[in-house]
Amino acid sequence: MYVKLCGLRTPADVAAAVDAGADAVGFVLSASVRQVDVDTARRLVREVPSHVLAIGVFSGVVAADVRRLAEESGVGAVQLHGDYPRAAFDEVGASGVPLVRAVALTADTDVRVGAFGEEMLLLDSPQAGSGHRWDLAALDGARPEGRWLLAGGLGVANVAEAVAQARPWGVDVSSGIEASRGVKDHGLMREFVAAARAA
Ligand SMILES: O=C(O)c1ccccc1N[C@@H]1O[C@H](COP(=O)(O)O)[C@@H](O)[C@H]1O
Repeated sequence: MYVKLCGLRTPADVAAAVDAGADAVGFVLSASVRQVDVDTARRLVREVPSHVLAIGVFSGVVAADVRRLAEESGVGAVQLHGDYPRAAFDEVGASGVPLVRAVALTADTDVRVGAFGEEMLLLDSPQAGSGHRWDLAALDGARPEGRWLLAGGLGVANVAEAVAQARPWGVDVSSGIEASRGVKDHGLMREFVAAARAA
């Protein structure tokens, strides 16, 4: 089970995520209570060991700026959240950075992993980073195959049940590992990784 811990803001957050055994960590570089500026992101990325993927998370940022911020921060992958068109994936991906396509599941969603040139698909609630869950029954008949992550309101108490129902390749969490909005709880990070791996 691939586990991404998202919305990290401090070196202590990064150290705790690495200690917990996360496969990937996310730094939000667009408007959010969890936003870090590009200089902070660059410093945090330097703390991430090579076996852990540092992902820059973007929503509502034009592709040219995503590409510049990704290059300046040194992230190892870019997560494009929301309704970015295929052209935006092509523009950002032209730099060679691996992409994560993060969308809410609707009747129109292309659930083929790689359909937009991405390495991973992430299915999330319509309100990214809100801690809101979504109806996993929507996956019936629309379940992706391969490298796809489940997100949206996951936490220590519900990740096992969510994994059993959705059967994702990996999971992603932000709100569910926080003591208060935007402030990570390092104990919850450890418990979440353990619970996801045990699922
Ligand atoms: O976390 C944010 O603030 C955020 C901002 C902009 C785009 C995505 C964001 N977070 C993503 O939301 C999910 C997890 O959310 P939660 O666990 O329900 O809080 C994850 O994909 C984050 O990368």
